[in-house]
Amino acid sequence: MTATLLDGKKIAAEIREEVGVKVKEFVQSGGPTPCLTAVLVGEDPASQVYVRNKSRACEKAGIDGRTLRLPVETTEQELLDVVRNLNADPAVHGILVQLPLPKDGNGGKGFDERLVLDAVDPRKDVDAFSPVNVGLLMQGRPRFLPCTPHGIVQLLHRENLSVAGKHVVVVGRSDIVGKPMAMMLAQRDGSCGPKVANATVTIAHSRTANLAEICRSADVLVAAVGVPEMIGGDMISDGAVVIDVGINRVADGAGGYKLVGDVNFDEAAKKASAITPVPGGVGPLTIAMLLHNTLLAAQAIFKK
Ligand SMILES: Nc1nc2c(c(=O)[nH]1)N[C@@H](CN(C=O)c1ccc(C(=O)N[C@@H](CCC(=O)O)C(=O)O)cc1)CN2
Repeated sequence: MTATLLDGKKIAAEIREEVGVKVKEFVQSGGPTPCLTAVLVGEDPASQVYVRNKSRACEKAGIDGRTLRLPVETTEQELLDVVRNLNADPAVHGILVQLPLPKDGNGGKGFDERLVLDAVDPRKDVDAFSPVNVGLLMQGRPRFLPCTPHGIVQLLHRENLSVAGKHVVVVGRSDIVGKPMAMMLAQRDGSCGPKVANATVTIAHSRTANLAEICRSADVLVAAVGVPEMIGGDMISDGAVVIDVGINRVADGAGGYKLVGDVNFDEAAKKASAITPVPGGVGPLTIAMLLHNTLLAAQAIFKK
């Protein structure tokens, strides 16, 4: 079997376009220009790229995308103060703290990431990382959907790939992707995205016994484990849909780096019926759904 390529970049462009139209309508109807502020601590090269891309995407969609760049020396207390000031700023509708926070930050002690994320006002938490928003999602009445899993739901929906009654295996149990992804696909009624629901979901991870066997039982395999090319062709059944969330920088053998996913693409593409590439798959959808959430945040705050 030769897999169909699921073009996340193209679908992300469509969604960004749609958000741009809705932003325009919102502003024309008297709403404020939605404003997203990203907080970036330190100089991690990948995070700098992502934050820049977020800001550019905002600009194109008519959203005011701001970035607060803080030096690695910033203390935890200073970072918390920055977040609380953004919470209190009525011009800011969405706040995100770019992850990972630097391990050598906060005077070399590192940050308590949980404490910092919990400080974001849930009404402005466009990443949907706060315990309030995670709880609402668990109960099937989300305020915001987390960006990467929501991007995957949109991709499946727009490619007419139903998960209802199918066995989805999510490899990875992170708070950002694995856990919310599993919850969203298992929802009864599609409350966590457009009609992409009612899957039978298994969460697997790097310590799962018989991982290969479990993966082979998947109709839809979502790889979000953060290990370059860990999922080989022998772990994929014929005709499965493969969604690769991994974005790993590995040496390209010429002194630079290249991006690879958590799935060995060449092997998997011979078995799967459809597969996302890396780059150009799930990554761009994350940013598209962030714009969507920023508009939702502005609309909700404006209504009050
Ligand atoms: N606060 C957050 N931090 C992080 C998140 C997040 O959703 N919120 N996710 C990732 C990073 N991320 C967004 O922040 C992100 C990663 C990758 C892409 C993307 O478009 N990737 C491209 C390749 C880009 C490149 O050249 O590196 C692709 O896959 O095609 C967008 C967003 C961790 N931190």
